[in-house]
Amino acid sequence: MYYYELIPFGGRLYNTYTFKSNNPLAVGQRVIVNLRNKLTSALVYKQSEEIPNVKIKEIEFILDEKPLIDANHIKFIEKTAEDLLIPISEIVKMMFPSTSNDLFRIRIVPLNPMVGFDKPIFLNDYFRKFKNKSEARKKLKNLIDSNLVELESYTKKQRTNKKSVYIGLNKNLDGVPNISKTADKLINYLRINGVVSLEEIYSKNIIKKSSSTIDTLFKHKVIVEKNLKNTKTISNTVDLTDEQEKAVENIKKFKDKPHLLYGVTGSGKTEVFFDIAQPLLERGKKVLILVPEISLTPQMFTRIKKRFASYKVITYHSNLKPKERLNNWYDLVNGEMDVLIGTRSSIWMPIKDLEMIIIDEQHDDSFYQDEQVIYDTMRVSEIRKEIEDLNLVFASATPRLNELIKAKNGDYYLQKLEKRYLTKMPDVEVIDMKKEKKVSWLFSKKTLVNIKEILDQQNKVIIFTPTRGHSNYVLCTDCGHVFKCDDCDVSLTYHKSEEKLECHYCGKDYQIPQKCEKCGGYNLQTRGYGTERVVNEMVKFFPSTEVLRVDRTVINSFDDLKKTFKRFYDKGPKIIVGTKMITKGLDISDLKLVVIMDSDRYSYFPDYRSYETTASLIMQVAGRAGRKGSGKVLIQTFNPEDEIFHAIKNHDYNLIAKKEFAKREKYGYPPFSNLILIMLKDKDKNKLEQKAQIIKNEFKNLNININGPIDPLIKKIKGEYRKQLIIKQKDISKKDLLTIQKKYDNDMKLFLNPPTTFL
Ligand SMILES: Nc1ncnc2c1ncn2[C@@H]1O[C@H](COP(=O)(O)OP(=O)(O)OP(=O)(O)O)[C@@H](O)[C@H]1O
Ligand SMILES: [Zn+2]
Repeated sequence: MYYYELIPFGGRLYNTYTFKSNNPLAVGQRVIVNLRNKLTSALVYKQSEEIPNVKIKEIEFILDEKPLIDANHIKFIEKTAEDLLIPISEIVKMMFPSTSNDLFRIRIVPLNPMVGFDKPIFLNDYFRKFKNKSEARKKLKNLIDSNLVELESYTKKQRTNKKSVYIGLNKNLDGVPNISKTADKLINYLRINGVVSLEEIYSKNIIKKSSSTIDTLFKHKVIVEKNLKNTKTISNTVDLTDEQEKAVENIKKFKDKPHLLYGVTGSGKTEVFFDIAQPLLERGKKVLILVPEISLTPQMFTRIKKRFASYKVITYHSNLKPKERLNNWYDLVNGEMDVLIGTRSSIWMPIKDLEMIIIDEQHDDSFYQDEQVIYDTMRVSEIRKEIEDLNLVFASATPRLNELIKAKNGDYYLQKLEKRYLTKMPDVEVIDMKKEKKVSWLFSKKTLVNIKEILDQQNKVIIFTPTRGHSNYVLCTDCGHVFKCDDCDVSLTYHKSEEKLECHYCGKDYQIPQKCEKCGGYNLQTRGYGTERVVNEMVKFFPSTEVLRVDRTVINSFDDLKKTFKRFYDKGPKIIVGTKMITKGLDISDLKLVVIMDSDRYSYFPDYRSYETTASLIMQVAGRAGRKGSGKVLIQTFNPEDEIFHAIKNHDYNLIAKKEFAKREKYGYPPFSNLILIMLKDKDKNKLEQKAQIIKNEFKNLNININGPIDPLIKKIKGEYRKQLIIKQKDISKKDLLTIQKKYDNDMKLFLNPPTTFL
């Protein structure tokens, strides 16, 4: 007998489980075990050093003939579990495709007519036939042991049968008569993408599988089969500017630390990625590119394909169909791809021969996962870099201060791009809404005149409007003053039912002010409006112009977003009104004006990073303007004197960083101290309070300085009350945190340095 430590897939388990097997197994193989009377898949983690003195169950079935991951991946599981306080079972779950699929896809293949069935059947169907599951298992085990049946992983079978056929254009179409519309579509696709697999053509719906077009085109030798190995080509290379060249050289040369590629919007960061990736890809190594949102994957895909036409680029995100996801997973684990583009969860993918990770738009909050399993992608990538000796690049025009400080301290290399390619940065004008003549209470006259001018020139306008948040702030419309906490430098939140203002950082309460504490005026208002209102006004002012709206209310799916984005790129005058969803990645050549509404709402959001995120957000939206030729940005605000606008006008993110660093250091926030937020929930208000006290005491007993419990911004969600505990401490023992987290795993959620306390 052989004894192994296994990690089950999922179930928030912090420990391994010992099982035995008749046959020797290899670390990294997947097996199926009976855990708490349920068939569960699990990963062979290591051979048991000592055999515990209890009854040990036998492994039921072996899923993989050979392990699919290696020793580095095992180390990665250990390190991330320890560093990010994640249950190991959740880590393996993120690394492998859905296990319910695996169970579902296992088939029992009869090898002998005695068995009673003559065609393969799925494991689940077999079990369904029995009332007594453990008897069913015993019987199946006997059948396997006596070689009457064997198990087969259906997915594996599918894959080995699948031989990818790649096609490309053979010649131009002179002399080939009567090209159908579908053929035309395919030919165009091949023109742009070079050599492509048939699967890609079917999965992208370029042509239906049932169509005879491909056969016809083969017959006329318009398309030919290409051998991928011999046809790797690179096209559309660009001549890098000096600063781009320097960044490329440095990143290629130094691999011992991560690089922060800090380049203004439109400075060609993507071109830099391609030049660093090229030599790796030519050596058969793999590159992982992370983007903050699914909506950015198609754009990145198209750009990479333009340059590396014959390389295999795959994507991995939650919007893929289960089958496509599974196929892509097998491709990456077997090294049958070159570039993987994915959202944050791709950081867990056990890619074979991975040599570089690029995290694009790294400032984006979506890189911090705050539900189910909580992790910061940047931290995970650092751990991965160490273990696998990878080249790691973080890129942004407005880097997160957490990483910027490391670049300044020399923990990372800093690569700067300070100029846009061929054009200059857009002109930024700050509009003082206190003084400026208004057309409605939303718009200044100047804003409308500018919009009209751009539309008359047949160009496009983006009107960025913050999300309809839950936060209200109190504003003096005489002087623009916003009420803030004495101790925390964050704005106070208006609580209507309790008739008070509250600071969500220290929990301090304030009375509702009758007048402005700064100018003495009585015109205090709570503020807030959303995209819908802006759209209505625009339609009123410009009845003949197309107005598009982008926010969570109107965009419900990836397809909606793709369709809307596509309309942005159609030539002609348009007004696009949207929330944060429109701030990323757009590269529209006739977009000449960006209007930023209600910019004060973000800056006074009661959050420790609100200054940083506001600056970053505005600079990113502003960066969409005038990427080809000239562009303009108008910012409407009641606080034009705020230093933030001075920095934005000069495209000077460093100024923001400098000011923020000083503040964070003073108040003890990341990156100068750890911020740990513990969220508790309960339907019963009193129980919640008790729970909070018990957990608070646990931390206190370990000499951890803990504050709270305080009410989070949203006190009740889905019928459950919420409370927060907050720890701000420079050095903190992960071991201590883990002890408490394990003990109260069902009761609390622990966020390590979250990008926001608005959780
Ligand atoms: N050296 C170059 N030669 C030719 N074109 C270039 C060069 N550098 C950049 N460009 C072009 O300039 C535009 C902006 O570049 P890119 O999209 O790579 O910038 P970015 O820094 O990634 O932008 P953002 O951060 O705003 O998304 C692109 O159309 C790109 O192809
Ligand atoms: Zn406070």
